[in-house]
Amino acid sequence: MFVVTAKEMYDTDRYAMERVGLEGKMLMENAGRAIAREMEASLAENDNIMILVGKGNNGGDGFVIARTLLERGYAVEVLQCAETSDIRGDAAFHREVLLNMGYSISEYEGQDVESLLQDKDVVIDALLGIGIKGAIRPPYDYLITLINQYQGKVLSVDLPSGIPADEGYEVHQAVEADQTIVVQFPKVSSFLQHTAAFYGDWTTVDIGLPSNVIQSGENQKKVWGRRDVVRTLPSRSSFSHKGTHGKGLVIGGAVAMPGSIAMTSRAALRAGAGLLTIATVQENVTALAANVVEATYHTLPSQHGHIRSLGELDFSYDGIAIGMGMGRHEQAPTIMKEALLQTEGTLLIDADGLYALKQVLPSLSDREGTTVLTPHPGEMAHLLGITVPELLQRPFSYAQSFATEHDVYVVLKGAFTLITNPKGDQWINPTGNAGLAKGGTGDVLSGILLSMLMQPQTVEEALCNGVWIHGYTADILIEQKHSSYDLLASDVIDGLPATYRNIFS
Ligand SMILES: NC(=O)C1=CN([C@@H]2O[C@H](COP(=O)(O)OP(=O)(O)OC[C@H]3O[C@@H](n4cnc5c(N)ncnc54)[C@H](OP(=O)(O)O)[C@@H]3O)[C@@H](O)[C@H]2O)[C@@H](O)CC1
Ligand SMILES: Nc1ncnc2c1ncn2[C@@H]1O[C@H](COP(=O)(O)OP(=O)(O)O)[C@@H](O)[C@H]1O
Ligand SMILES: [K+]
Repeated sequence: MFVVTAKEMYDTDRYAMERVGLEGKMLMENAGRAIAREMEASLAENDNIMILVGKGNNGGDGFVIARTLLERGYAVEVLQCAETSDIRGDAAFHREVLLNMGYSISEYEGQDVESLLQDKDVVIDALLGIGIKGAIRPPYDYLITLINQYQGKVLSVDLPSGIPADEGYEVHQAVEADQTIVVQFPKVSSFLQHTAAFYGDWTTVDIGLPSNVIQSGENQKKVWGRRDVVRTLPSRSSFSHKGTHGKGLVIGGAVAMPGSIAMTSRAALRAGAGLLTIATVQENVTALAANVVEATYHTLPSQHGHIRSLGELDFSYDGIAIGMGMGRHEQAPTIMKEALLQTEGTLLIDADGLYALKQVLPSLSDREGTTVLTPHPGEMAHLLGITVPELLQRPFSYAQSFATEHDVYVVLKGAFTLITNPKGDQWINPTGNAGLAKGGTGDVLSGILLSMLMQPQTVEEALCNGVWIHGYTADILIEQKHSSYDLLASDVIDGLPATYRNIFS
């Protein structure tokens, strides 16, 4: 499923009208009817419905929705919140159709809307869509305040009014919808931390727009779904052997942090790695060996309880993950530089490794092999030299510019983890829940990703599948066994068998 900006949506609209021959009136008819049909699932037969219609095409959709619901027998009052003379084009056309069918439209002229809403069960918000610009002006500011005070159900058309489609905007005022029915493609703002909640539950409706424009655009943004996982996750050959399933190396840990590489390693093995070696400080090996019995060990020279150097480590592995629990000490950048320059295969850098990387960033350009970075927002902001709030305003752009500039894959973790390839294409992961907001879940993700990177799939597929599996496992655990309070990172490792059985069943 494509995810779009306002510009991509308008370009698609223009292409559909000018090149394909689908008229704007027809698209608006499709949108309004499809949205009305979708809304019916949330409506009761006797609901009193108020639809608030704005001056643009979002309002135009509103006129079609009103007509469709009225024809199906619902009690709908239409409040037009703009001067009739300001309503133009397709919206004006559908306003006329509504009137020609014998229905009436009330105009907002400063009347007491709060009282009008009192006997309503549902408010449909068709005030503003993707055309919003700047701070909300009257009367929409007042109407949005009233909608947010209203106790009944609020259903928004395309976007909750006041929320822009794109990233990079501060939101001062917007409708807090219970549900949003999105026209054709989800918009970027439905995945941003500061705007996602305004949408409530959202679903998309197909209005017949072509995807050519988006497909031929420079960069694409897509949601990675279950169907993609089932399509791309490699099944195993009966004649495979442990070497076929990847020989991986995990470098990290310190005396004070033995748990993280234990979790990364156990997760990698559970996720399917054929062979796994752990390279860590000598002090930790005995304890780790009791925990991860399937792995082999390589002891690294240590100093003050952390890795001093990579010593004589052999780098001939299919995949290497470095950084988990490594600590932020003064040898770390030298170790990272050595890993960047000596390893030829796929290198995944996580956690403390990302802090070390920041100090040797230019070495990335001397690397031959594939590099994957898995930062959480704090680590990504540090790499970029910006603040976390700045990053979260524009995660898509920042991840994209970093990935393309440094020729790396970036897995920017969060409620909607964003995967970006070195060309700048992006995938959004929809799985996962707040139970994962707990120490160690990132280490588990690194292990799953290391394993995925060693299986026969593209790097993009490996990363998207790994992130999806990690989140989906947490979702199943929350649904069936745990809660978002008690879930532990190690539960996610133990939950992997059920996920695999489910995917391959
Ligand atoms: N493929 C498609 O794209 C399809 C799109 N469709 C639908 O069309 C919607 C997009 O329609 P749109 O372009 O008319 O924009 P929309 O948001 O309804 O209104 C903009 C108006 O609002 C005003 N306004 C702006 N900012 C404001 C502010 N801060 N405070 C107050 N007012 C503000 C601004 O007024 P002005 O600045 O001109 O005075 C402008 O006139 C889209 O979301 C979807 O629902 C479907 O029907 C079919 C296919
Ligand atoms: N609210 C949330 N919803 C979904 N996933 C989440 C949420 N919070 C955290 N996660 C996921 O949990 C993991 C946390 O990783 P990270 O912050 O590196 O943890 P740690 O460093 O403790 O191992 C990431 O995969 C992230 O996407
Ligand atoms: K709206």
